[in-house]
Amino acid sequence: MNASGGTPVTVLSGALGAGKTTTLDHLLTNADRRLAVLVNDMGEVNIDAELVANRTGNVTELSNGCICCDLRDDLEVEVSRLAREREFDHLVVESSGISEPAPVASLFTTGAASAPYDLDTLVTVVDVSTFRGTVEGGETVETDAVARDRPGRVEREGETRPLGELLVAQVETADVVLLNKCDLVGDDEVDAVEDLIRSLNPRANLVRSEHGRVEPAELLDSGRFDLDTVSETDAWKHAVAHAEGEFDGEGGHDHHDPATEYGVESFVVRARRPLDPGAFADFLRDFPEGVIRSKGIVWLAGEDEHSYHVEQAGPSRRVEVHGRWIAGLEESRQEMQRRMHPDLDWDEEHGDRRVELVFIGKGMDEAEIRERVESMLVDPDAVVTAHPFPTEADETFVA
Ligand SMILES: Nc1nc2c(ncn2[C@@H]2O[C@H](COP(=O)(O)OP(=O)(O)OP(=O)(O)O)[C@@H](O)[C@H]2O)c(=O)[nH]1
Repeated sequence: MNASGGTPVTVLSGALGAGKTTTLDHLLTNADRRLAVLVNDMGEVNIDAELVANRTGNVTELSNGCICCDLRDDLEVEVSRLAREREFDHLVVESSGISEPAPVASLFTTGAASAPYDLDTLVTVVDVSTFRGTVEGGETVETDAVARDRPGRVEREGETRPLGELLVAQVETADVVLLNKCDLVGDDEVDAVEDLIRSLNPRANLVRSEHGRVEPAELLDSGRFDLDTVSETDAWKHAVAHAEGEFDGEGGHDHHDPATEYGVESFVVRARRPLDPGAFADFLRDFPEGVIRSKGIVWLAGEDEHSYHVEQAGPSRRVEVHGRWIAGLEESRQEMQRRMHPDLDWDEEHGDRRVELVFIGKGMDEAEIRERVESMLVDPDAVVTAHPFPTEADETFVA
């Protein structure tokens, strides 16, 4: 609890795959206090929650939607429940990569959760290797024009905005911008990203990081959030107006839904058969177009012990050993694990062995991607000719 009596809150925002979960994981391991964590994923499978749940029991997941719009009520219910339980010192909310920070933050400033909580810091995690390309490149209009354009802007149904605009909104409202993935670019590029971010938001504290490794206090105790200042930004006014269901210029009710607004879609491919490892490696090397972010758990043929974790963010595609399939344990340990995880999606024949891949992107060919994944599925006892994936936890396959 801080001076004003509320439990402090940090909201982590940032583009799809920028490194929010990695940063959260670092906080959970290194913070000097008990954290409660709320993880929001736009897909119907919350892979992020599963990853950080390995670190702590106090992880709540909100899936299949975005907490700044369609899951806002669920967020409100969960933060109120956590406040009643009071078993933590600091709340960290990880928004989905398509959330705007303002509507989430407003829940803690003027909304239902303003009494028990005290918003401390809005953090935006930026991937320095892709930020300028997304904001300045392609279809995106100039950043100044984005800001000028926003307040009176009329958005018609079906019209989508460039993803760069979302990134700008996430940066404009931030108290701290974490310039992450500094290992992927040279100092000149980091300097250029820093200049661009300063021009968008001169008051934010900019912190450079690799793999979200940052002094926890920078994100937990910045004490920088100031409602009067942030509520003057165009991004805040725009997002709060939408969240409150203002009417658009056409006279129709304008639901704020970033997924529709930015044309971002997601779907999940599931299977109860293993993937042929060689074919899957080829798929990762020749990855489908339009996918911005994908992640999941896969069962590889010939590997009945280990589950594999797949991560793709922009051009980077990685596969690591995730853990052990419960179905591969001896019977007594299986039973114990199943009692400990009553929600486990258990198949009579294959147990928890499965393929579960979430694809998030713009203009993806869903039918083709599904077909490609299905064509890689083989029988569990199929003979495997190539297996390029690691079998040790500290090794990574990079496509
Ligand atoms: N090279 C490099 N990779 C990173 C860094 N930080 C995170 N990654 C990798 O980037 C990928 C995405 O990281 P996440 O932390 O899951 O990103 P996220 O922002 O939580 O993603 P969403 O929740 O899907 O939006 C993973 O493969 C991470 O291992 C970094 O500083 N450098």
